[in-house]
Amino acid sequence: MWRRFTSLPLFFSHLQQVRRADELKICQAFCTEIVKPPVEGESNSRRNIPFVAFVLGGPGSGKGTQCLKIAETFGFDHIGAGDLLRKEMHSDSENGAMIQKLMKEGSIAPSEVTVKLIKKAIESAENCKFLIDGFPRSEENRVAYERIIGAEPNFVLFFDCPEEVMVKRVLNRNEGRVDDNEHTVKERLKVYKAITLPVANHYAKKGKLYKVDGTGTQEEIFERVRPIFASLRYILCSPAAMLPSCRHKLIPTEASDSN
Ligand SMILES: Nc1ncnc2c1ncn2[C@@H]1O[C@H](COP(=O)(O)OP(=O)(O)O)[C@@H](O)[C@H]1O
Ligand SMILES: O=c1ccn([C@@H]2O[C@H](COP(=O)(O)OP(=O)(O)O)[C@@H](O)[C@H]2O)c(=O)[nH]1
Ligand SMILES: [Mg+2]
Repeated sequence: MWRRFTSLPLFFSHLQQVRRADELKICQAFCTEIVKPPVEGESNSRRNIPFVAFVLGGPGSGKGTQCLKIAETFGFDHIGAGDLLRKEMHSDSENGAMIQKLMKEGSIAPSEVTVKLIKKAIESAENCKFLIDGFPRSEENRVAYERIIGAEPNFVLFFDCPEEVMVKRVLNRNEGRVDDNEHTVKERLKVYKAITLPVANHYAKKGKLYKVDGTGTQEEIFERVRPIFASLRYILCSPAAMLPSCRHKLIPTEASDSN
């Protein structure tokens, strides 16, 4: 290979071409899939939608911890589905009591409630790129998201962690959560295995799942996550990428979902 290049500048220009080709491949792989067909007369700008990575894994697998690091390093907005529900629970909302009961049981909140909170968070953000942490937790959640938001996620990050490690972390979390106790964590693990894992498998079949070993120190795990997001930087920084002026440009939904 060295013999093909008579000078260093030529060699580096070849390297640049290779990198450009990789960039394009990544770009294609990560293009947002539009679920709804374009509406006649709808302008292109209205079809611009945000770049979304779902972050999945069992309770205590480290989703929230790693999302903070990704958000800080790569400029994503971190939307914690559980955080949104906890905020709603502590507000005067009519859903507060219902959310508290479901969380305590380790069950999943109604999809419409969670997706509307996520939609509101996306629409009120300045950013175009989001980590949606701890969602979707069920096939029903996934379908509701795709229907209401009108798009699939760009990819899904999945933290793979043994049960005993997750339980230990949850029981040491000490954030005063109603669900961080031995009884609820057992229920949450049952729900996770029966209802959430099939969602991860759905995305694995579509080639959208990035599985990361969730054991070790926070720093060790982040070093496994970093290359995934580093490989996106061409897309996310490129003016030619699929994110031009995507602010608040979610595809309009049916009237019943518009609030
Ligand atoms: N790699 C790690 N090693 C030890 N403790 C961790 C690690 N990552 C996170 N934690 C701690 O474990 C608990 C659960 O982590 P968290 O990020 O909240 O997980 P999740 O959002 O998946 O439930 C938190 O108290 C957090 O500080
Ligand atoms: O999309 C979601 C996300 C969370 N939850 C509820 O909120 C709890 C806590 O979720 P969170 O993501 O904060 O927990 P983690 O997995 O991070 O420990 C879950 O057990 C569910 O009861 C839900 O119903 N739908
Ligand atoms: Mg969390």
